[in-house]
Amino acid sequence: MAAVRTPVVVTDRESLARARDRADGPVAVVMTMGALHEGHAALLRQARARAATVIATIFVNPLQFGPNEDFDRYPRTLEGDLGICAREDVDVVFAPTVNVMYPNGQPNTRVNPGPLGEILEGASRPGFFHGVLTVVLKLLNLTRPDVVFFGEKDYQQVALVRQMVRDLDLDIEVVGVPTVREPDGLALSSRNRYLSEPERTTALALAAALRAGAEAAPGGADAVETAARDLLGSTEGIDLDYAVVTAPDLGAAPETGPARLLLAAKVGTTRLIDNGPVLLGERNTR
Ligand SMILES: Nc1ncnc2c1ncn2[C@@H]1O[C@H](COP(=O)(O)OP(=O)(O)OP(=O)(O)O)[C@@H](O)[C@H]1O
Ligand SMILES: CC(C)(CO)[C@@H](O)C(=O)[O-]
Ligand code: BAL
Repeated sequence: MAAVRTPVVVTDRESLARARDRADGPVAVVMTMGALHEGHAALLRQARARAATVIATIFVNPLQFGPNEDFDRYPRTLEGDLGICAREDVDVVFAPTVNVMYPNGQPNTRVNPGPLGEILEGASRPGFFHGVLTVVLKLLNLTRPDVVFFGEKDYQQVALVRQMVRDLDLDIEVVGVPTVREPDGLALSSRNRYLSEPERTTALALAAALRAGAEAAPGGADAVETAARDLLGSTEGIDLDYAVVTAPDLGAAPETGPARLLLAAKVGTTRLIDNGPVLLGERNTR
């Protein structure tokens, strides 16, 4: 077995700047909120395969949490996270405090995600993507990567990061990584830790809805949405937020061809999201 190398852990800007100045290029960054799992590990592995230096960031960003959301309760498991980073051969972990990231309190200047940030997750979590893009831009400025990796589990987030990189002329490659799932289909997510055993079983309905949607796809976008909503609506313990078919770039769903089914639902008090590809067929009536 290869020796596990401990990453350099930095918590302040000056130490990060020193570690970054010493880094060999190209530099890859994986941003996380911690409570790391095999989904994060997949991002770290792709980063390792692409770059001489891998930087992971661990920061639970208050700016992207609504007043009634789970900021205080969000799992903080730094020791275990560092074990995963060591296993995945991460070079540098940046784990700042809120005060390090926001020394002047909540920033007045925020990245506006535009209309794409107001639909789906943005409609259910007002201000969410302003908070996400603001911290992503700050972390990009602090870590100065050549390439960044984001998970497709948070499909709209990757689309918005790509949009920001394009719109603001950031010279950074954005790589989307396919969703890592449990063998039974549940998408890995830090918030899965909130689920009781029965709730975890209930949560399998999201993956089942993606399968039902994909099977209904020859009938078109309406048929996909109906199949997913019927399945989720008839599952006890699921409170459906949305089941929506869009184009792969999150524009209006096409008549036929590749599209995306995006889901959000609450299982008990835990809000989960998932998405998957659907191939819309000729029987589309939309
Ligand atoms: N199952 C997964 N497969 C691939 N990437 C993932 C998966 N889960 C999370 N990621 C990615 O890891 C990065 C960090 O995400 P984050 O730390 O918020 O974890 P998370 O599991 O999505 O947490 P939460 O449950 O709070 O949404 C994001 O780019 C996210 O898309
Ligand atoms: C990109 C991110 C680290 C910004 O806080 C977060 O939204 C996440 O973990 O997906
Ligand atoms: N995984 C995206 C971050 C969030 O839900 O707050």
